[in-house]
Amino acid sequence: MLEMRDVAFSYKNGAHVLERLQLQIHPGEWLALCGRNGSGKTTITRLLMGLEKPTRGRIFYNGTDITAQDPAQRSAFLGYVFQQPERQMFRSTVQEEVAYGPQQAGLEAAAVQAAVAEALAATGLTALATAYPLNLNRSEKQRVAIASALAMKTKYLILDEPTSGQDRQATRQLMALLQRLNENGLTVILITHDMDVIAAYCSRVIALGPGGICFDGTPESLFTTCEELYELGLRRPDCVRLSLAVPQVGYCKSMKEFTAALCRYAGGKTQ
Ligand SMILES: Nc1ncnc2c1ncn2[C@@H]1O[C@H](COP(=O)(O)OP(=O)(O)OP(=O)(O)O)[C@@H](O)[C@H]1O
Repeated sequence: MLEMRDVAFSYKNGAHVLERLQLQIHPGEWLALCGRNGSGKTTITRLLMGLEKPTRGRIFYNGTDITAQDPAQRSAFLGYVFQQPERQMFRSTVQEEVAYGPQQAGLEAAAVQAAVAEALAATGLTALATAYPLNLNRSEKQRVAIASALAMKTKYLILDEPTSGQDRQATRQLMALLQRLNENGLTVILITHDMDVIAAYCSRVIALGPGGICFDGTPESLFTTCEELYELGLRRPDCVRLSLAVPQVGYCKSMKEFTAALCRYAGGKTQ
């Protein structure tokens, strides 16, 4: 379990961002972190990564205090995909890029090779092993960053706005990959403004507001019971709005689910 206990944080310029934050992220969860711009989502993930240190409070991994650990130490269990993944790439081929972490961790050459081959296969990048990372499109770069984390046998993966600016097909492919990894035990943490993705894929959502965590629960509960939804800068996805408008179909987490439920309700059948 990844845990923030009583964490407060201010930037050096005095910007006070977090106060007494309590957060537990359990293995196997698929968590969305959302909220208005400036609500502190990136700051929380930078604290988890070790890129910033809390002004007060502690951070734990499986009961061990990791507050003093630097990002390299935490990369043994925590991976990160930047919003612009090219910013985390600096080697000349995909396989060298993915090998960097295991090499830094001191693995022997054969073990590095095996970890890289497994990570590339898991992310569908085997055919791009010798490509120059910066020549790839954004989806492929995201997969390189994911592969780099997988090669480290990461347990938790944080992705910062991975679907912003992506078309529907790229989003669907990325989510299918994350779904597979999540089913195999990877804990996924998405920073996102994408309500459709939250509804369709996440098991838990945390919404940040001016006072810190304003909502912590399931997407269904967020979209159907949270009275502050719009004040938090969030909205109901179309599938939820439509399913609430036709109460007989029940809550639907995607348009596909809504269409199928509507067909059943109307006495039709799905394709
Ligand atoms: N390096 C920094 N120095 C000073 N203040 C910062 C810095 N980074 C962020 N902040 C401030 O901290 C607050 C939280 O920012 P943060 O980036 O964590 O929010 P966010 O929810 O991730 O926003 P966004 O959705 O725009 O990415 C904001 O008021 C922001 O201006």
